[in-house]
Order: sequence, then structure tokens, then C-alpha cells
Amino acid sequence: MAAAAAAVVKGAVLPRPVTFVTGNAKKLEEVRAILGQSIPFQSLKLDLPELQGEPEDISKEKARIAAKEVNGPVLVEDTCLCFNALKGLPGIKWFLQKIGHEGLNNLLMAYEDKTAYAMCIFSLALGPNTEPITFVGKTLGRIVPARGPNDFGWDPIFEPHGYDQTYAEMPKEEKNKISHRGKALELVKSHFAEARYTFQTDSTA
Ligand SMILES: O=P(O)(O)OP(=O)(O)OP(=O)(O)OC[C@H]1O[C@@H](n2cnc3c(O)ncnc32)[C@H](O)[C@@H]1O
Ligand SMILES: [Mg+2]
Repeated sequence: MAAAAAAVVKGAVLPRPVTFVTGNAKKLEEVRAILGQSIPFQSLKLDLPELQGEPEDISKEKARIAAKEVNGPVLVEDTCLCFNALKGLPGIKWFLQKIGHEGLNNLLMAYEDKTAYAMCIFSLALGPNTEPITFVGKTLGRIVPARGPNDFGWDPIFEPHGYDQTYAEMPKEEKNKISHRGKALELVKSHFAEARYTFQTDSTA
């Protein structure tokens, strides 16, 4: 599931910087902090459909939809929280919205195994008619009763492996260094370094 090297068009000329499309302000905040100035990008707030299926397919489909909307190069991501005892479920965001942190803990009550992984899959589409390329980041951890500020999704109930703090309790920079999103974005950065895209500055493009 790593970046598909065959799809790299070295030196491809893109009409404009990549647009990161998301409806989630917290994701955008982290992406900004992690990417810094490494990749020229702009952002667009758009609620993409909540698709179902395999995580990589969902992410790619989000990129296809976003590339059509934007009519240019886009980056999107799909994130899931996967419980090992539930064979990777529940994954999707409706669970968090409907049953909350406590409900997610309760889902695991019947199981010894509280381990989970956070997975982030970025997809880059260079335009509306190009096949998206994916970049996967995974962080292992376990599900715990909520601890820490409740300002981003399931951060208070995810304690990464090797740490005694939940994502929510960690300083942001620490989370970004070890997180599913940080790892996936390292791959995105390497891809851009290798692909050496250039951007048209012509405003009529
Ligand atoms: O517009 P998009 O990018 O799809 O944004 P979204 O909020 O709908 O995001 P997802 O479809 O990827 O659903 C992921 C769910 O997990 C939550 N989430 C994503 N990344 C997270 C993180 O790093 N820590 C905690 N919760 C996170 C997020 O708030 C959603 O409830
Ligand atoms: Mg979504």
C-alpha cells in the first residue's frame, strides 16, 4: 500500500499548487504544521461524501471526487481508528459521533484485547483524469477511557504504543511526530521530493 512509484511522472507540470481538500479544520491544522513550507499547497473546505469500503479505496475515491470539483491537483486523506479485537472495525466517523468516547470503550468491554491502530491514507490526484496515488501511515496503540482535552475526534481515547499519554494529552508537536498523519505525510513529502513537480505560474492556466 505504499506510494505507487509507477504513477510518478517526474517533473510533471501542475497547473497550480496542490489543493488539500477536507471538511475538518483540525486535520488541516495538523497538515499545515507537519508540511510547513515543504510542499506548496492551498486548502479548500469541502465536505466530501462519507464513503464505505476498504480504506484505500475510500481515500482514492475521495481524491477522484475532489479533483473533479477543483479541476486540478488535489490531496485528500481518510482516517480510521481500527480495533484489533473487532478485526479493524469500527473505522468510520459515525461511530464516534453516535456513541462517543465512552461508547467506543464499551464496544471493547467484552474483549481482553484493547489494542487498536490509527491509520491515515492520503491520496494525491494530479488532475481529474489521473489515477490517485496513496500514502499510508499507521500508529499502533490501545483504547483507554478518555483523558486530555476533547478537541479532536478520538484523540482522548487513543494511547499510542510506548507512551503513557493519550494523543490528546501530548503536546501537538509530539503527536505530529509519531502520528498516523505524520507518518503518511513523510511519504507524501518524499514523493514530492522525488517527483520534482513544477507549477505553472501563468494565471491563465
Ligand atoms: O472532510 P474529511 O477530510 O473527510 O474529514 P472528516 O472529519 O470527515 O474525516 P474522516 O472522514 O477521515 O473521518 C475520520 C474521523 O476520525 C476523526 N479523526 C481524524 N483524524 C483524527 C486524529 O488525528 N485524531 C482524532 N480523531 C481524528 C475525525 O474527526 C472523524 O470523526
Ligand atoms: Mg469525511
